Amino acid sequence: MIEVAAAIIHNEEGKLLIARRKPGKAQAGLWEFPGGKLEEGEDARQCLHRELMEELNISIRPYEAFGSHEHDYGSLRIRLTAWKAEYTGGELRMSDHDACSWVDRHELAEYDFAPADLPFVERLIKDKMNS
Ligand SMILES: Nc1nc2c([nH]c(=O)n2[C@H]2C[C@H](O)[C@@H](COP(=O)(O)OP(=O)(O)OP(=O)(O)O)O2)c(=O)[nH]1
Repeated sequence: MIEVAAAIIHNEEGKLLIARRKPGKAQAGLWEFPGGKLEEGEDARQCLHRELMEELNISIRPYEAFGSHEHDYGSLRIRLTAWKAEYTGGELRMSDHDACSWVDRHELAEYDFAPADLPFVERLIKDKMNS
C-alpha cells in the first residue's frame, strides 16, 4: 500500500487548484489534486508542503483533513488522503504536470479525474456551500 497525500487548495476567490498529470507519469492525462507519495517519517501535511513546492512552486497551508480512502489500481494500491489547504503564495510553475487550472466547484465535473479522486470530486460538488 502506497500512502499518497493530495491537497484541495483554494484561493481567495474560493476557486480550487487542479492539475493534469503529464505524459510518462502514472495516470497520465488525468486531473488530480496535487500532492504525492509520503516519504519516510512524513505526515500528510509535511508531504503536501514539500510536494507543492517541488511540483508547482507554491506554498500552501493545509488546515483540515477532508477524507481518506483506499483505491486499487490493479498493479498498485494506494491510500489517498486529502487535506483542504489555503494557497499562501508563490508563482505557479509546473514540473510534473502539463496543465493546471483554478476552477469553481461546479466545474469539477467537466474534468477527467484519476479514479481514486472521484469520491472527493463528488463530495466537493455536493457540498458546494461549504468552503
Ligand atoms: N498526487 C496525487 N496522486 C494521485 C492522485 N490520485 C491518484 O490516483 N494518484 C496516484 C497517482 C500515483 O500513482 C500516486 C502518486 O504518485 P505521484 O507521482 O504523484 O507521487 P510522487 O511525485 O511522490 O512520486 P514520483 O513521481 O516521484 O514517483 O497516486 C491525486 O489526486 N494526487
